[in-house]
Amino acid sequence: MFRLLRGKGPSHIQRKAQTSLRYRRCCKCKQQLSLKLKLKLKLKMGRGRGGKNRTQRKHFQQNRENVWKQPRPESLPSSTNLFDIQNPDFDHYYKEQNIVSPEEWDSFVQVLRTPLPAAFRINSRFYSGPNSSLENPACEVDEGDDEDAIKSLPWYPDNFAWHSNFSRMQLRKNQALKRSFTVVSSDCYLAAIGRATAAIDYKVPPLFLDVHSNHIVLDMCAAPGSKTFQLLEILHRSTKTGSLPDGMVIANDLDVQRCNLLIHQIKRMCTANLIVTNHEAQHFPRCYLKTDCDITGPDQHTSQLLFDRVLCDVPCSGDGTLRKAPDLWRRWNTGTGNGLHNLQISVAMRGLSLLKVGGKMVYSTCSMNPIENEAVVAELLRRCEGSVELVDVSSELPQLIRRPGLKRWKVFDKGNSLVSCKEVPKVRRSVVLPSMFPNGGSYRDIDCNGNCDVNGHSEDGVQTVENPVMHVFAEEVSDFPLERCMRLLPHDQNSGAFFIAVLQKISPLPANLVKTRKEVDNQHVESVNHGNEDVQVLQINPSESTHEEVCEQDSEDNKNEPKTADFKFSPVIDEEGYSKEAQEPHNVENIANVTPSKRKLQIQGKWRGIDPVVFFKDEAVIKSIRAFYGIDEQFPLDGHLVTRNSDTSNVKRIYYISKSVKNVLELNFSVGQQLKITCVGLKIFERQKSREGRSVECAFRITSEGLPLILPHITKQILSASPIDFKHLLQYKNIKFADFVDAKFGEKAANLMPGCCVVVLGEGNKTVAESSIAIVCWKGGASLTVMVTSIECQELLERLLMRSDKVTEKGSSVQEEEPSNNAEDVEQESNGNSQDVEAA
Ligand SMILES: C[S@@+](CC[C@H](N)C(=O)[O-])C[C@H]1O[C@@H](n2cnc3c(N)ncnc32)[C@H](O)[C@@H]1O
Repeated sequence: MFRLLRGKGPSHIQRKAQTSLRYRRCCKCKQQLSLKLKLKLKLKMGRGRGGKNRTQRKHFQQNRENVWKQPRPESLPSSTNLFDIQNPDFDHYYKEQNIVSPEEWDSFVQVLRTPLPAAFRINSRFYSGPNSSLENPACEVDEGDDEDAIKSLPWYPDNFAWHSNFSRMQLRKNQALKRSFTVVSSDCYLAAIGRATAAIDYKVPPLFLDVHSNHIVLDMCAAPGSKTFQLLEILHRSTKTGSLPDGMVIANDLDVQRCNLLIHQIKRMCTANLIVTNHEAQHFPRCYLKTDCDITGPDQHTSQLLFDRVLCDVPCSGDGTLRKAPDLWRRWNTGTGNGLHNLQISVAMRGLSLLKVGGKMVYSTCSMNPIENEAVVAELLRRCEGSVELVDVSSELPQLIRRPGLKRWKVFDKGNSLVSCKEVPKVRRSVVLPSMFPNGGSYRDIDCNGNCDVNGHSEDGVQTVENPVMHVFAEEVSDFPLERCMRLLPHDQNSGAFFIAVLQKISPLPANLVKTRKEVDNQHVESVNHGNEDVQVLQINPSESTHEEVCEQDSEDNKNEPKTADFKFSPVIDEEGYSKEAQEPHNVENIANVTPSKRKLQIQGKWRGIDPVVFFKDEAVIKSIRAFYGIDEQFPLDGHLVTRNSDTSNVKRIYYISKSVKNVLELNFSVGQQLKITCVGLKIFERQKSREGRSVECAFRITSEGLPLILPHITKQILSASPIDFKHLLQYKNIKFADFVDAKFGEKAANLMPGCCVVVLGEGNKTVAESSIAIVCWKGGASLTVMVTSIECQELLERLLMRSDKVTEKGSSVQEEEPSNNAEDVEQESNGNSQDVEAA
């Protein structure tokens, strides 16, 4: 019976679920997962992480492996048996494009069919140790493993990126390797290290952007945020503990869910220099103060939002990630790249128009396809008519092996290869664009003899002449210096594939490319009329937005914060897999009609479903915070605090923003809140009540995220604990004053004002201000309670154990006793989200 079933192949349901799974995994560039498929998948795969669902998933996977297992070609590694890892169309296409020489082809595809080795990068913001100490961790690998098993990447600055010869799967399975990775990690603190990832080459584009700490940077298609993280790291690199860089990053992405992911990832960065927005990048608002566009005026940098640097990491077909996502082999076709070409140009053109003169933009994709790469860059240069230059960066990162961009390529459409736009039948002109060809062109210019194109095709694409004189067109070669573009190929340094071009704006763009605000607004209206979902037209007039409405749906400050994101917002996915704003019931206009309820809806901001950004100006509260924690005057609070709640008497969370972010927010208010801001600043204070109802002098506690920033500036409510007491606090979470090993510490704790306080790890001669490890606590009537989640306590304990020579109770296990949860006094309102805490 069993054999019979297997012989029949996967059941109908299994097949559908498998397809959906593969489909879902590959929609990195926001592609077409239909809502129906997603729902079906959920039903079949179960939800959440519960044991039952996991078991179901395991059985499902086992089934799938049985069903899909095929005889493996000998040359292929064992881990690649799940998916077909070849595609004749792919081979034909890239052989024709000559992306590698014919002699190299075999080694190129062979490497492309192997899993990508694991790699990781160290977060320099939180690692202050000497980079040299990270050298040669490979000596830890035993069992005769290759001594180069784990090594630093020679091209990555400061030894901060590491690469192994093993896939993530192999790492997980091989104990020796796993141990080695852990040793590397422990050297520089777990928190400082990114998860082992499969692709360090994705980290290359920001390295060519030449970002300085005072730069205003736009990351146009930013989610899930790995490059935003890197950009912020560069900005913060040379700033001192407790201070902020002058620059900032605006990280934008169209996809709300992916924006949430980005926000979650970037929490680790503890930055006040970030705004996350949610726009179509090709329509990113200009935030221009004047009615007419005069971008050459002297006040151009203060009256409008222009950027020193733009990262344009566009949505792409992603065939450079085949090693990481082998399921792409099956789905690969020429139409995907062709279909994205126009969007990629639009996004990049918008980036160039938002760039300051003199500024730089990096255009990048994880695709090998020239239609998404060189063709886009050539079209940008064509449209900009000399105002933008392709920068030669061949002398930068010399150890990074790269190849020059292509100067010639073909366009494939429906199996035909075309070398010039003159060959394109009229019926295909809406999909095969002149800009895809090396020399561009225009269909208007090339039409010949009325309705016929040069091949004798009539408008419907049918050949009208029995034996037309076929024109033979020479392969076009681009005149632009496209060799300055960079192609990273997998077999050059055992990586994925990537494309990067660095552009510099050397003068204002030609006038015909600069749209006035009116034109941009009209364009939005048009795009909506054509079914395009540019959300900007959905905005509510500020005048409409100040109504108080009644609804169950509440603001950020009125409900529990989810673990993964700071802002509340229910996205929906449309049939094409594009997320939209949920329009019901979040939408203010619908709200009143939908759910009259007793709960008060806060005053909505300009954007539907998005909490407003409001400067927090309550002087009494600000004063009480400053006085309670003894915050020095060098740490400005006025104008640097924002909330997401216009009901200022009911604010629960306060976010800290840098001066650069403050300037942008002020401009944004002046221009009628054109930016749709999903997240801004660093959560620094949170309202906290005593569980016993005891009154405390300051209603706001310091958050764990905000602690690294404010730590050097607080002079009150701060204590230094011995390593053993610090460790006990993390272990037991709540300790009575009399129970501390160091009785003096217990006394000092008892003398603190009731409410929030900070405990730093006493390290030898270091003063409190110099300490780098600290946690937020709560001083109650008789004890001190840690305000950090269990997981984070555990992580911090592990870090301390790694420094075991400094912790006196060496060898005692973290697990020795379940941390008690007997917090006597503190009422946890927040989810305790924290980074506790190594101040940069
Ligand atoms: C290649 S990924 C970006 C990866 C990201 N830069 C990183 O390093 O983590 C492309 C992103 O573009 C987003 N996207 C797709 N179309 C967009 C558009 N029209 N405007 C803005 N973002 C878009 C997708 O949601 C996706 O997150």
